[in-house]
Parts: sequence; structure tokens; C-alpha cells
Amino acid sequence: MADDGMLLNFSIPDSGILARPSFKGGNWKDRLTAKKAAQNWHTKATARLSGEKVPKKVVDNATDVNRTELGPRTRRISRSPELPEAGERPIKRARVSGDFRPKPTEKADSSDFRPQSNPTVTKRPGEKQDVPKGGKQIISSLFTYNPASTTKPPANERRVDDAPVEPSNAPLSSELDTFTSLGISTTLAAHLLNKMELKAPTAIQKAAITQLVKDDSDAFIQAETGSGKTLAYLLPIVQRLMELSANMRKRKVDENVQRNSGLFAIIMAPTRELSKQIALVLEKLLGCAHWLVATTVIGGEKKKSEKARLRKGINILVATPGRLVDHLEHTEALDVSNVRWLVLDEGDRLMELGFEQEIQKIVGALNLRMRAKKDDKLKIPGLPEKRTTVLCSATMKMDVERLGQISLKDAVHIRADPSEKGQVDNENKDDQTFFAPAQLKQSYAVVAPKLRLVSLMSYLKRAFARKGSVMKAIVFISCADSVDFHFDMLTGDVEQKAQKKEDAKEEAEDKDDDTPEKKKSKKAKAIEQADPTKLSVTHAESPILSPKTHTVTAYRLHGSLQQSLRTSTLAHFTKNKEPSVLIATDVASRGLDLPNVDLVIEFDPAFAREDHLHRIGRTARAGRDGRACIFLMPGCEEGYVDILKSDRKDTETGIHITRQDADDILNKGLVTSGIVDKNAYMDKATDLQLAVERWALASPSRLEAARRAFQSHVRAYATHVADERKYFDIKQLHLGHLAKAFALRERPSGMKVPGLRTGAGRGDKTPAKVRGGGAGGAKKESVREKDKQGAVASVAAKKAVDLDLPDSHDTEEAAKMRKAVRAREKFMRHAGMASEFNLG
Ligand SMILES: Nc1ncnc2c1ncn2[C@@H]1O[C@H](COP(=O)(O)OP(=O)(O)OP(=O)(O)O)[C@@H](O)[C@H]1O
Repeated sequence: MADDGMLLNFSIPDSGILARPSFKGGNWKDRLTAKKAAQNWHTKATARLSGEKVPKKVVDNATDVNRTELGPRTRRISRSPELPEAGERPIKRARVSGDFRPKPTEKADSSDFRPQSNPTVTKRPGEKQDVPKGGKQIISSLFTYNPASTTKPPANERRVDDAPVEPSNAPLSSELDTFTSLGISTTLAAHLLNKMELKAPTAIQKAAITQLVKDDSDAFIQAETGSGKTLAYLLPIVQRLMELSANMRKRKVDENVQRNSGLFAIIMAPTRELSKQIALVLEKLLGCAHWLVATTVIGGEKKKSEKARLRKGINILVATPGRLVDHLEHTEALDVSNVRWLVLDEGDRLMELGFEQEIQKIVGALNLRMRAKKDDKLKIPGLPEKRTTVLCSATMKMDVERLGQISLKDAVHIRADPSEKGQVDNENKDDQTFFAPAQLKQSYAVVAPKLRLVSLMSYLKRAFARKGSVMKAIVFISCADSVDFHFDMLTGDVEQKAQKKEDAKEEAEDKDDDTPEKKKSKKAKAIEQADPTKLSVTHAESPILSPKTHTVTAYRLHGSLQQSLRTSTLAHFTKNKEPSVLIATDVASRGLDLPNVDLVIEFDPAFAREDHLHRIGRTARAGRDGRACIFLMPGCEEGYVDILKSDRKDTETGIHITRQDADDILNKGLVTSGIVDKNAYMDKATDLQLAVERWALASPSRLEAARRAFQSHVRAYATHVADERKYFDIKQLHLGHLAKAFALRERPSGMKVPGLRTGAGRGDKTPAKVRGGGAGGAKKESVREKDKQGAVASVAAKKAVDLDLPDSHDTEEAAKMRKAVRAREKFMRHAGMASEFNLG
């Protein structure tokens, strides 16, 4: 080639072509990594240029640096020669929020938590993101580092769904078992059949009616949930009052019993909901004896209108104990001298809530006024001489015995023996336990803490996927804050379907004159307003649970809601004929008869076995089918299965209880049939989790609600009864993982919730993840001692969570609960049981 005289300028700067760049941007770790990597590359390149051999150590160092700083997923990048060019931004972490996808084959070999300094959460215009203190968020994989299950499902486990079981609480089927054969009048029996569609009595009704219609002895009725105990005591009372009326007519004393003839029966129940429910059944029953008048006196209602009703005259009264005492002391018109039937429904709960003193007062007042009336010439003819007291309770625990001592005398023990249905069973006095209905199909789900939220949603999505398969479900949660969080999440636009639609619409008609700032603030306001964290909203459509074909409505219920709201929520849920789910605390676990509940989910296990039986007893009532599932975490909680297996008495090895695992639940709930990728559920679950996290981060009030829910949940966890705390050991709880189930991306230790009491049971400085191991016996002991002291000091606070104490509304129940807590605390101090803050 000819030389055309061109000169090439190869002059190089003094610093040389391999100048070290200065690094800007990223955090200090990233800058250090990039600097070291570039340094290494520089050394190698200089060596190569000068024809030297590259020292092996340098190569290894580079790899090591990148391995330590960038984590295992970036190893491939660090080994490649694509090191940062001079002036380029350093290598970024591979896993960032938003584009994070778990690899099914991923091996857990580094820290699960990856702090993100710049989370790439999609921020909608106008949305605020409350980034935790220090700007760090933890976005961990759902499917790594989960604790392994300690138990294995038996290989040949029989599916309980397939096994036919005879219902244990159904009406009796023999032709001989009719209401009339028990001593109920044909008028009343006809009314039961025609107006209430009740053909035959249940076993406990048969036993109780037979006894109470003919005898004035006191009685203790014990039967399983949904077996018709309410009618078992109401029917004999109404029957006896109808007879009294007939007697008056016969003797020409009067036409009938009138409302001003006197108060003859008092029914006491521990909660307002239960009182109202009993009053409703009674009202239906009195449809055939309209001259008999019943009413309720319960806390939370207007005393003035109650007084007015009492003044007009009443024959049967349904009451909560506190309000009744109030009227006994302050309402002159309330004359109890004719009371001949006193029923204490849910006796164990009455005692648990600390109503002992009130009951003592009531029984004392009844005795006193009855005695005073004995010689009265105006006595009603046919009225029994003696008062019959009936105590209903599922269990015969110590406190029920105490209640019996206060109120009963030579009582007959009435229980329906499954072997001889309808018999009064006086033999089995030692049998103090009670069982779940036989036809109830039970299962347990072993779900790691991180997977709890997505598993619950997945479970519910599947349950409601087909209209008609599940019409009503109840999800039990340990505390009110957590109920609020889950309700808000289920009714929120988590997947932002509505938001996306609105955005598109707004973009299309973006003709208004608002400045961008104005638009932004409008949107932020709208997001805040749409937030259902306001307590006045107790039911709403659940977009996330509603399939395309139908709508699912979510409800919430807990003790911190105003009474009127609780009542209207329950009424709405009861009347709703469409699929619906009630998220509730134990306020809904006792006695409530909510029709057509097909499924009960114990998302948080109950604080005691009795409560668990009451909860699952909201389904499978009066012979109907029902399903119940309890969520347990891998580890010590799995031991609780033994307790669940003892739920029925008539099997030697315990009941069959089906096991479900999280992957199975996620697969069935999130993956549409036909998808062959067996790990597709992981992607779906991750997307769902991220959607919920983004939703929670999008509003400060939601984030605060999530934090509050998490902290209250942890406190409530510490209040399981002493006997069962080996299964629910707070020291085994992985708080970091659990926080993920509340859509939180921050370390539990740094979490601050305004207005929430500091951690009960341990000092604030105790590490978030409290584990037994580590620092040796002395330290462990001191932590335990601290726990103990904290526990005792805050016993009331713990119990407040346990009992779902309303914070601000000083309701009758709340006052009772506090009183009970104080009484127990005192008792425990005397008995030297300081560490036992939750007696079963
Ligand atoms: N003889 C009967 N035939 C059919 N259904 C009945 C009969 N008696 C009661 N029921 C129905 O059974 C359901 C449960 O009744 P109830 O609430 O009295 O049960 P319970 O034993 O008090 O339950 P819990 O222990 O949960 O309070 C109600 O819906 C009621 O209408």
C-alpha cells in the first residue's frame, strides 16, 4: 500500500491509558467493590501490556471481592471480564425490588435479607412511600430460608372428605322423636314446624326438654357446638308459661298472662351479640304466644328506653349481667319477685369475663325478693314455688363449678351422650371436655411465616373460585389490629385493577386545566380517601377474592368497633346471600349462629383449645356439613396437631385430619389449570406478595396499620394458655419472616408504631428475633427473667389483646374484662404464679 504521507498521532496522556477512574453514585459498598475490581483489572491489564505474567492472587482477589460484596447471584458477572469501564457506574446488585423473581432451583447460601438503598417500587403519581428509617427496605425471597416442616404427612393418609360420617348434632331421625312426645304442646310444635321449619328435636333438646318441662330441679346443660342448646332451654320456659296462661284462663283469674303479670324468666348471656341472637330466637318462638312479651337489656344500648320498656311490663328478659345489675339497682319498675327461671348461657365465658360478682348480686337479689313475696296473697296461681336455674356451658372447668356453686342447687347434669342420644347422663361427671361435631371436616395447613399472607389469599381465592362451593367463610385472627389490616388488604385494590382503569380514563380525557401539581395532590387525596382503614367501613367488595363471574364481600368484626356497627355488620353478613368472608377476632367465636358458614379458617390459632372448638363450631351446625382449616407454622406449632386429633371422643386414635402444605395451597389457588410448569405458583405468589407490599407502601396510613397489626399479632402470640405455650413458643417465632406476612419490608427491631405500647414480655432493647440459643445459660436465664417481669408488669396489656379489649370505648364488656384481668393478676400474685398471665 502506498504511503500517502498521513501522520497518525499516538500521543498518550501522562497518566497513561489505564488511568484509574473515580467512582461516583451507588452506595459506599458498591463504590468500594467497583474500585477494587477496577484496580485489579488495571493491574492485570498493565501486566499484560508489559508482557508480564498475571499473578494468580490478583485474579482470586478480584473474584473474592466480588463474591463478598455482590452476593452469590452476581458471581457469574464478577468472574466475567466485563468489569466496569472507566467512568461507568459500578455493577448493581442483581436482585432489586420489582423485578425480583425467585429461582425454583435457587440454593440458599447467603443472607436472605438484602438491604435495598434504592428500592425500585413502582410509585404512582401522587403516592407517598413511607420508607423505613435509614431508607433501608428488605425484600427477601418468599421461597428461600423457610423453615422445614418437622413432620411428614403419613404416606397412606386417608382423605377425611371421603369418609362418610354421621352428624353428631343433627335433629333426631326416629319417627318417635317428636317435640310433642317430649311434652311440648301441639300448638307450639305446630309453630316450630310451620314457622321455624323444625321437625324433630336434637339429642340435647330431647334430654333437656324432657327434664325441664316436668321438673323444677336446677340443671347443667352441656353439649357440643351447634346442637341447639338455645331452644333446649327456651322451649321448656315458653311451654311452662303457656301452661301458666292456660291455667289462669281455666281459673278465670285472667284472660291470659299479660305483659304486666310479672317477669317470669331471665336469660343471661356474656355478650351483647349473643343476647340479641337469643332474643331473636325467642321472638320467633313467641309468635305462637303473642301475649307473652320479651325484651333485652344490654350494655351499649340506651338505658332510658330500656327503663321505659321495663315499666310497661315484661315476661321474659334477655340480659348481659352488668346491665341487669344496673337496672336491679336503679330501675324501680323492675320487679324480679316472680322470676322462676334463670338461665346462665355460656357459663364458662361468663366466668372468664369476670361476671362472677354480678351473678352473685343477681342471684342474691332474686332470692331476696322471691322470699319477700312468698306470703303475698296476690301470688299467681300455678307459678312454681321454686326457681329453676339452668347453667349452659361447653366445659365443666373449675370456674364453671364455681358458678354452679353460686347459682345451682342439686342440679341435674344434662348432656347428650352420642351412644344413647337424648339421655340425661349423670354418670359421666368426670368427663369435663367437649368435642367438635363429628361431621366437621378438619385440616391443617403447614405454612412458613413468610408465606402466610399469600397462602391465606390463595386459600380464599380457591374457596370462592366457584360460586356455590363456599358461600360463607370466617377467618379468625388473634387481634383487632390484624383484623383491620387483613380486611383493608382484602378490600383494597391491591392489584390496582381499578387504579389502572382510572389512569387510562384520565389520560384519555386529560383536558382539564389543573396544573400537574394540583393533579398530583388531588390523586394523593383520592388515594387516602379510598383507604378503607377507617373503622366505619366494615364491609366492602373484595377485588382480590372476586373472580370474574361473581363478587365476594369481605366483612370485619372485632371488639374495638362500636356496638351499633358490630350489630349491623353481623346482620348484614347474616342476610347476605352472596359469597362473603368475615374476618374476625374471637368476638365471633362464641355462641353466634351465623347461617350457611361452610368454612372456618383459623389463620391464627386460638389461645386455648376450648376457644378453638368454639371457633370451628361456627360451621357444621345442626347436622350440616362444614370445613375447618388451621394454619400452623413449621416447627413447634406442628405439635398442636395432636391437640386437634383429640377433637373427637369416639375414635381411639383421634380424628383424621388432613394436612395441606403451602406449595399445594398456592398451586391450587393461584395457578390456572392447564399450566404445566410445576413451579409457576412461585412466580404467581411472588407477584401477589409484591403487589400487596406495594399497596401497603403506597400510603402512610396503610403502612402504619401493617406495622401496628404485626406488633399486636406478636403480643397476642405471647398469650396462649400456659399448657399450649410449648406449641406456640414466642422464642421460636422468626419476626423478620413474620413481618413479610404483614407486607412489611423493614426490620422488626427498628419498627416504631405511634401510640402502641412497647413490647410486652421483654424490654425494648431485646433483639427482634428472640431465640433460646446463643449466649449461654446465664444470659438466657436473664432474658427469661426479664420476660417474666415484663409479662407480669404488662399482664393487663397482654390480656387486653387476648380478650380483644376495646382501647377507647369503655364498654361494659371491656370493663368486665379489665376487672377479670386484675382479679386474676391478684390471684396469681397470691398463688405465686407470677409468670402465668393467661390461665386457661
Ligand atoms: N331441632 C332442630 N332442628 C333443626 N335445626 C335446629 C334445631 N334446633 C336448633 N336448630 C338450629 O341449629 C342451629 C344452632 O342452634 P344453637 O345456636 O342453639 O346451637 P348451640 O348449641 O347453642 O351452639 P353454640 O354452642 O355454638 O352456641 C340454629 O341455626 C338453630 O336454628
